[in-house]
Amino acid sequence: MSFLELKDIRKSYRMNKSEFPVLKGISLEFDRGEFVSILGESGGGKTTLMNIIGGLDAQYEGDVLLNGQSLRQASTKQLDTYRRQTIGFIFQNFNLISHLSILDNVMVSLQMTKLSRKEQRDRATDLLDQVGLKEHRHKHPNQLSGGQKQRVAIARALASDPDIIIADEPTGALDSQNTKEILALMDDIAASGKLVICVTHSQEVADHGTRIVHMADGVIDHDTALKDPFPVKDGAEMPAKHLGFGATVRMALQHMRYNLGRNLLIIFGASIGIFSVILMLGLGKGVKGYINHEIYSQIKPTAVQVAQKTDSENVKKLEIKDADVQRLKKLSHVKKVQLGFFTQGAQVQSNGTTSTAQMVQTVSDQLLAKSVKKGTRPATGEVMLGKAFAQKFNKKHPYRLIGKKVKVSLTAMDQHHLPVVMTKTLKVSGVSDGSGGQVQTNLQTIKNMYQSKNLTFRANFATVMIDSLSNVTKVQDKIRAMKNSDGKAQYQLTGAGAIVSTLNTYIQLAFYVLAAIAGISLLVSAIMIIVVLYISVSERTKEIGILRALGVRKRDVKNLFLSEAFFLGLFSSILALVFTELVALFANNIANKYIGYAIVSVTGNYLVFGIVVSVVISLIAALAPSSRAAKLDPIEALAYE
Ligand SMILES: Nc1ncnc2c1ncn2[C@@H]1O[C@H](COP(=O)(O)OP(=O)(O)OP(=O)(O)O)[C@@H](O)[C@H]1O
Repeated sequence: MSFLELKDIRKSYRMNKSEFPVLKGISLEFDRGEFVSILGESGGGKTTLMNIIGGLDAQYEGDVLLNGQSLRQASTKQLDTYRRQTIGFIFQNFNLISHLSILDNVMVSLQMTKLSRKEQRDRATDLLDQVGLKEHRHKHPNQLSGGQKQRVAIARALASDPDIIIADEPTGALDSQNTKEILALMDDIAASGKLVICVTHSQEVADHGTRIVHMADGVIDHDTALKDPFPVKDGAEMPAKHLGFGATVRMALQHMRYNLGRNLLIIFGASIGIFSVILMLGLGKGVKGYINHEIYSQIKPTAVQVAQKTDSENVKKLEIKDADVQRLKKLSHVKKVQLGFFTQGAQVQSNGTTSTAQMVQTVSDQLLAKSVKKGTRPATGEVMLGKAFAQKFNKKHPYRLIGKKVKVSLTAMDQHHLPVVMTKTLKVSGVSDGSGGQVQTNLQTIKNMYQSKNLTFRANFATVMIDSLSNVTKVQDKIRAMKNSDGKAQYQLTGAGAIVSTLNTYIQLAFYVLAAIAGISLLVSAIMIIVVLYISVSERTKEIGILRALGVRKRDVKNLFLSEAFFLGLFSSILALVFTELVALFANNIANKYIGYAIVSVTGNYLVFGIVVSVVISLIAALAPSSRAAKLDPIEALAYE
């Protein structure tokens, strides 16, 4: 049984619906230790036959038997393994990968063996030493002469210790001196017990081998033995594996480094999209925080003012009764409920000056201690004036009013709906910043004023104190959801605190919209990555062909492009994070100076979000180009110029 047997191989190419037969029944037997030259006219089908033997072409009739085993039914994966393990290719135009060093070109084949990384490097260095190029191993292919390139290709073909070396016009691009050197190397290969099949036009090359096969018109017309084959040496096979994930990632990084300038530009472009999205999110959070900070510096955030939800001005309908207080108290997280009263228009008279305050309100626990600028909160029989209002009585020294008596007049309606003026002399207990209204008293003082005119006092709001800030929204939502007997909302929230959550929703919404608009630049980044990867696939078509010829699987080719996209996404997002942090630092410095608050609040979550979005978008963008790369036909890819 021969080592390699071709049985009646037939192959036609289909052009414009007509078939052109190229191989018309080729039957040959080869053994190890042979150096077979295939001669024939140009266009006679020699390369076509080599592609079939080399497992690059599975579209033929007949059969190829290796050690008696048919390749006919081999799957794509099995053919990949066959090329990896059994075949070493040497091409006329060398087909080295330009962005890899000489050593790494040889390593591509070795990375598909089970040797350790160190063994791989040692073997690659040894092979380069054998072909006289050890000193040049760190150079790139474009820094070598043609003869040197072909020697690298030979070292690469031998790397995985294959049994068959297929050389397609290996000396076609070389001068006579280099031709001699390459032939000597190929002689050595055959002498080491491998089968060398060499397609050539040169009689000099053909005469060098052990056998000449001549093709004409799609068949073999001469098969001449020149010498005895070299003796076969038995050696252990080098176990093969597919290109590991680590090797794929390394190759992707090597390619990115080779095209550093272009990749840096892409990374910069893509980072702008991520940067704008993270910045908008951070700015949204910062602005929201700032507004809340401003509101809560005026009022206690855990106190919520509740009033009856009605359009009516009827004091009875507006009244907050004991039953309401009990109802509100029952809500979980509610610590305390205080009745309150407010009314519009109060006349305050001091030393002959009368001024009208727009609003009078009772103090509650909602009042922050720091709101009392000077003096104390009003006790019964006392009043506290807002600073601006107090200045109406003493422009320069508003605090001098403290301790003085003022006359306060309020208007109420009696049961006949007639206005009744209630007047009481109250002592000024303190001056506030005005956040609780221009005039503040306590509940008992107001009650006393009503009693003095025999009028019924009705509280018209309640202050609900909540146990912690984190429960405020929860309680607010529950209060809003409470229904009256008609099934309508019973209460409404009033005061500054009531608008906080609505305001927050609007701010949040506004910045989500801004972030979404910024997201358009993300889309542009994604399109840019798609275009760049498509260009990259076109540019690297030949490289893909070479890798496939070396036995790299479709999936590995796909992973190669996906890895590049992954790194583009990762590096873009890292750059974006650096930009964001710098801009945040700058903006917050200025904001701290003017408003005493860091306006850009970039949290760890946003940073992680930025990285994930960037990587995911890049990977999605890479899906189509990388599948296209994986699907390229290796023969067409190799022929790509
Ligand atoms: N993909 C293809 N589609 C159509 N025809 C093809 C294709 N590849 C090769 N051919 C044709 O098949 C014939 C054999 O081509 P092949 O490359 O095998 O010849 P060759 O003997 O290696 O030629 P040369 O010595 O010039 O390299 C040629 O006529 C060529 O035009």
